[in-house]
Amino acid sequence: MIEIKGLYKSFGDAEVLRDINLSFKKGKVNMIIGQSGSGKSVLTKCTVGLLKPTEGEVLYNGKDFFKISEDERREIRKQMGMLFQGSALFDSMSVLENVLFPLRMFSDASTEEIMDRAMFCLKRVKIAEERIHLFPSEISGGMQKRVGIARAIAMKPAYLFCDEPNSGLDPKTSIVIDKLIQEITYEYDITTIVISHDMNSVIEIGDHIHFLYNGSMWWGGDKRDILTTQNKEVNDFVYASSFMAELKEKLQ
Ligand SMILES: Nc1ncnc2c1ncn2[C@@H]1O[C@H](COP(=O)(O)OP(=O)(O)OP(=O)(O)O)[C@@H](O)[C@H]1O
Repeated sequence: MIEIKGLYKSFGDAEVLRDINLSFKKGKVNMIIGQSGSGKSVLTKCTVGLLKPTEGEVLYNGKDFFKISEDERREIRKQMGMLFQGSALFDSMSVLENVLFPLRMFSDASTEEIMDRAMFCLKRVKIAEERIHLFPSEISGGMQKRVGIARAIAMKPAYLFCDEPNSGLDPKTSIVIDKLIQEITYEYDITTIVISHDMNSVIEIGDHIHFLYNGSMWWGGDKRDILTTQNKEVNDFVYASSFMAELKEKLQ
């Protein structure tokens, strides 16, 4: 579990996060949603230690990431898997080499064990063996995301951070990728954190949803609560599209 306590972040005079208190639960898909500029990325960067909060604590199993030793921090970092927006695969490496990369960098296992792990991860995300020698430019956007997920879980992470995992994908492929993230979260008991704008994703896979508004933790709940909450700002976000607004009218 990750807990954020009394977190503030300012850049110069601009306070972009204020008094954030929340927890990201183990074995659940924890979502951070909110309008553009609400502070989702800054909060995530503070959570993974890329940015130091101005005030407050980021606790990994009770230990403040910013107060522990560099060795302890390295151990926590090793347990973080990242799925970046746009997949961020290495173009010059094959699918297999992309998944082998973190294992070769950070694992002490033998060459054979590393290969077995990479093959297991690729199989888990349903990449056929005949595709593993292709390069990212030779596979579809959906497959690139699958490879990104395989790479993110290669080191058996306890924490999985996903930044807009289905940006650029068609609605059907988006659901497949969302479901894959959810299955992996439950199967391996990972604390998964997903940043998203996509209401379909929120409703499909959001176990715990944290809504940020102008740098504050405005609302929290699950995927059922978010459709029925009376919170104005959450409502404006959820029902922003004409499709969702129409659906709401039909349901009333
Ligand atoms: N390094 C920085 N220096 C100064 N201001 C920053 C920096 N990084 C982010 N900000 C500001 O912090 C605020 C929150 O930005 P952030 O990127 O977290 O928003 P977001 O919710 O992730 O937006 P989006 O959905 O568009 O990615 C914005 O006003 C942004 O300009």
